[in-house]
Amino acid sequence: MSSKKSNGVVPGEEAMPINEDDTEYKKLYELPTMRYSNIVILIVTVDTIVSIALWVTGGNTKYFVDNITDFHLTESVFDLALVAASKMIFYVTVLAFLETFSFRQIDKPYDFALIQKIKVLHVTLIVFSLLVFGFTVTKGGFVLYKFINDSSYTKMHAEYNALVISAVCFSLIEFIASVFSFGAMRTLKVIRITRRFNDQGVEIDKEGKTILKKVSLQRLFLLAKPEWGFIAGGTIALVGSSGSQMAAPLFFGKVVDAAQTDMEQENCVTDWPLTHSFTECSNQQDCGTDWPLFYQIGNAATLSPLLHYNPLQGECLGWVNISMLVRYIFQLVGSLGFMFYLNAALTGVLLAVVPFVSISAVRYGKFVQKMQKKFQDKLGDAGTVAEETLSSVRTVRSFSGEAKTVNNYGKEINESGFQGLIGLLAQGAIALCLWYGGKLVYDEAHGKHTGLTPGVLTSFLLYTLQVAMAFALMSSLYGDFMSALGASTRIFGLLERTPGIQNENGMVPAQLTGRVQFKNVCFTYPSRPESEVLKSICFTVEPGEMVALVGPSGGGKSTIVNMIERFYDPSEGTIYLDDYDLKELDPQWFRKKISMVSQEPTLFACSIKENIAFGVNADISEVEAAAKQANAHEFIQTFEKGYDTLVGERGVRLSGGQKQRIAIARALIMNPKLLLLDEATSALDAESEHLVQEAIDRAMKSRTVIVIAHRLSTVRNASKVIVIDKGSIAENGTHDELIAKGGVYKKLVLRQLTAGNRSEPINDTNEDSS
Ligand SMILES: Nc1ncnc2c1ncn2[C@@H]1O[C@H](COP(=O)(O)OP(=O)(O)OP(=O)(O)O)[C@@H](O)[C@H]1O
Repeated sequence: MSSKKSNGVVPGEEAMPINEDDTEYKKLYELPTMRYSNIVILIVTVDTIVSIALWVTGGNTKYFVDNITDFHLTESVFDLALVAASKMIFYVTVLAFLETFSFRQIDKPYDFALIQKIKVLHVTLIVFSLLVFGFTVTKGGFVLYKFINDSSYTKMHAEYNALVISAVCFSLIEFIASVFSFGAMRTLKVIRITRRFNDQGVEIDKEGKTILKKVSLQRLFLLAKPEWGFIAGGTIALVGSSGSQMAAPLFFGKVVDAAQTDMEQENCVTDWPLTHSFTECSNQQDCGTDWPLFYQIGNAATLSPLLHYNPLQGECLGWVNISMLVRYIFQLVGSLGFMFYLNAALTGVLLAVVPFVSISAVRYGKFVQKMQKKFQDKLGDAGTVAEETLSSVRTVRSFSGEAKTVNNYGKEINESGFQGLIGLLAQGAIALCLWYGGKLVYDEAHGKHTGLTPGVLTSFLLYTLQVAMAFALMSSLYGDFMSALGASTRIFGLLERTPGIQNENGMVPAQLTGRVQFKNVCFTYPSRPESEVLKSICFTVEPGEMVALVGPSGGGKSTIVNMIERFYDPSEGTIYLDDYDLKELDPQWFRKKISMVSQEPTLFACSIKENIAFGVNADISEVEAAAKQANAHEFIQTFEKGYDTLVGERGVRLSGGQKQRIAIARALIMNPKLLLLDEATSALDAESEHLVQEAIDRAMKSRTVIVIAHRLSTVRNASKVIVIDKGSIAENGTHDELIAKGGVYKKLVLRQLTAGNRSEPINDTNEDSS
């Protein structure tokens, strides 16, 4: 790993030396996807696709061939298609270099050779786009001139007209974009994202947390491998249903045309033209009757993976969303295809104005949003202003302030007017399409062959609507989709994490006596590496002994208990169970020999019986025996459903004392060699406390017990008391020995005795024992 990486880079720090290697550079920085060069490349790509589609779809073969062999500026558009294709290659190449050099220059502000290269690229970009714009405008001008003045001019038909219009629009946008390239490249410094790495070379965020690798779509789809059969079937049906749905506007258009013809020819309004034509064209298309069927199959098959829905994996919503996304993509692409098929010229014009409409829509949307907020803010002030103005009308008059007041008002109006102009542009773009469509229909009706009948225009407008709807719905689904991807990143991150402590494999000794030994155990929680929680802990618990851990809160008692369960491994030292290093034993095996009862036990949302028998396969008589030992049997009997009573989420339907007794029964049924106990400090009523205590006392018999003790009675009975303070063993001995010693332990006990309450916890939370 390079030293640069391991040091990490803080955004906004001094420029760092970067070597010439671009791959190294890319490891250190990245750029957001939505940025100048990508947006320009997207626009140029759309431009190229539209241009080539219009060129290819326009005219018959001869015309198409003549266009190349017999090139003429005002009659051929082959040049425009060629320019569009070369433009794409040019922009992709130049922008890639420009961005790389400008990116590198941020950290090399005095590299004059680099600056020179960047300047040349900027100038080339602007000159090239200006030349293209000049060329398209000139060509457009000539064509328009011919169109207006030469009545015999027929060579350039509708698709090619559309191509000229689209070429002028796009080249204007691209020219404007190229002028902004200087500014855009300067923003790279602000928008670049600095990547940071830790000492292991793993990428981290500002707070030092590991950044999870992005989940690829491929990986997400692989998750659904078991459902592939259904998905394939669903997709086929989906394509069928979307396809037939997409054919609908085509039929509607035909109905419109057929209705007109029939009515004109037969002069009959009440005849059956609509029904007839609809059936006829349905039959002609050969899929009309299949359409609803396909649609239903599609829906059914799309839903079929739901039958295999696995609630744990939460696939259901994801699949419905994906199927909708696929449907909308089909709808979008298919409708555009149909639109080109119906009238490529009109589609071309429509696509050419899309950038204008989008930009206007975004600006208009922002404007509306801003105005709405302003409106709300101003509404509050309005009353005051109105009142002030009216009541102060004399003051305004006396200072001749009318002009100023009106001027202020006028400024607002001007701003609105400017924004309105943008809105007008959007409306204008749509009007242009309608005008052009109408003109083509008119031409068709008056002998010129444009191929656009009223029916075709109807279909076309319906398709436009479908495209718009698919686009709008897709963008909202895209958000869901991305958040699903984001969520799966987290899930995959968790799945990828290999646990430091494997849950299986290891030694399985024939028997266990229950002896525990800590030898120089040191421990630091990985999430808090700066503070050592346990410092060289040494103690031994002999089989059958009851050892009490006491001490101030945060001293490390629970940590010790958790380490016996091997939830964590010591950073230094060894923990022995009998004579075996805990690390060598099979965790699944030794955890069955250890039972733990915590202060606030976790119960599962199932029946009492299932909770008690959680760790073993036990029959009801064994469950009852354990419950009796734990003083739980009686209260369970009082429930209507007895052992089948459901305890609710985390046992919410039981009282604190009842939960503890069930947890004790759950520990006892395992017949553990070693019992780990965290005595409850929570206040129980006297009766409950007595029952719990009795159960605990019974549970402690004939096994090794390590108890985090909070009660004097417990420590008195303990064979040994270990006082843990600030991660170390402060004192160690029997109750009497420690009292005699007069140290930390005595202080803890005295506090309790002076409080005059035997049941008060002896581990004071705020105690500073030092
Ligand atoms: N998962 C964890 N990650 C980081 N630090 C932890 C974690 N669990 C506990 N600690 C810290 O370790 C120290 C010892 O905590 P521990 O819970 O072992 O103390 P305790 O003596 O059992 O306290 P109490 O009597 O209040 O339960 C505390 O400073 C605590 O903040």
